[in-house]
Amino acid sequence: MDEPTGHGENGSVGRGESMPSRAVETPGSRGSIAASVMRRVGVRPAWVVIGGITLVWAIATAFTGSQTLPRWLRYGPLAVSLAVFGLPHGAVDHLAPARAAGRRPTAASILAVGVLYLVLGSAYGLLWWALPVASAALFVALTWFHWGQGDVYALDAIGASHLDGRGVRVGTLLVRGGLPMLVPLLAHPAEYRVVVGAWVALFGSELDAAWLLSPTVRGTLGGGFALLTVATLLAGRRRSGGRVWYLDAGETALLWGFFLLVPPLFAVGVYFCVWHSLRHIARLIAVDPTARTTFAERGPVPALMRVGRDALPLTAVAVLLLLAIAVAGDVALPGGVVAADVAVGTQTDLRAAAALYLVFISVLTLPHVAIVTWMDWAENAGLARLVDEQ
Ligand SMILES: CC1=C(/C=C/C(C)=C/C=C/C(C)=C/C=O)C(C)(C)CCC1
Ligand SMILES: [Fe+2]
Repeated sequence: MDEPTGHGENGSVGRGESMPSRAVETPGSRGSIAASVMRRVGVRPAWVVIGGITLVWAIATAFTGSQTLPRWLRYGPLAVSLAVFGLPHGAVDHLAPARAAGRRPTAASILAVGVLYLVLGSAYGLLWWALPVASAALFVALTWFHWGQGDVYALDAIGASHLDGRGVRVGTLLVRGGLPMLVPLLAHPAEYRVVVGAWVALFGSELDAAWLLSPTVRGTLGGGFALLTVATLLAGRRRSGGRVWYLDAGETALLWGFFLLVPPLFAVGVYFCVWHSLRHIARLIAVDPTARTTFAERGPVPALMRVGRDALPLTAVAVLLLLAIAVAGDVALPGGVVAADVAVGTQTDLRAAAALYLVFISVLTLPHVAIVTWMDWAENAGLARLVDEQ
């Protein structure tokens, strides 16, 4: 199908075009549709799911006193993310950068993304073999940045006016990324350690992170992060305490509660699907002229289907690649615990399977973050907006 380009469209925001630094908000423009997509696809469903789970969990634990989830439920969201929103949100990376710049993807632009994935992905894969513990730390740091970057983009898209200063913008990125990456450590250190330990165990290493789990270190980290949260929100309010500021403060409080209360593997899995990925998918709808028109004319579900169609081929390739690695890894990995044991389905084996999936995601995440950072630059969004202000 012939795809219209974003060029010349009302409110198109590609960097190469003569645009002011913010999208023009006329009815039906890319900016106003982007805001509506972000609210209906990125924000509302996330609130319903994360808010609902937090509430149900708080009530259930208060009544039963039990803090544990059945195993199938603990690993459930991660398994779902293989096909729904999670893995697919990155499987449009071959088309998204060109669209973010207001251009139609070409063979050359798709090839460039492929080469980037090959180079950065294999470099990170090798790093896991050479330095597993440092690679694990890098993965958490990278996700911290990337999930923070995604939330800053979403807040901008719905019209935030309190994120214009350098301190508030960088602070918001650090707070939003730290909620899923740091807060689980504060309340659930043992599970955190087991999850990260399983990543490095795939490469025959052991995680010696007792210091990180000590109450003093966690207390200091938690106190510091709580201070950063409050200081960033107050600084934002001083700039502009409009409706989006209230949404920002509400989301921050909700996520603090969610990650403090809900067991980490389940919580991070749910967040990955319905928070981070859906917000990125809302962005994908907004930058694709066809999906944008579909959304404006027929609503969110057909627009989601359009992105799903774009994501399908590379999601399938990624899942097949993961399966191939699992099967080969059973022979090659020092632990030797992956594929055959998954079939048996014991606790350790599910843990190893989840670890393999997360390490696989990490390898895809490095090029994915490069692409999204480039998209931020092309759309004059995220931290790139600060560079422009200099
Ligand atoms: C599961 C889990 C963790 C880390 C998950 C990570 C790092 C996921 C990254 C996913 C990405 C980057 C997806 C793509 O956007 C923690 C917090 C270490 C401990 C608690 C459970
Ligand atoms: Fe992402």
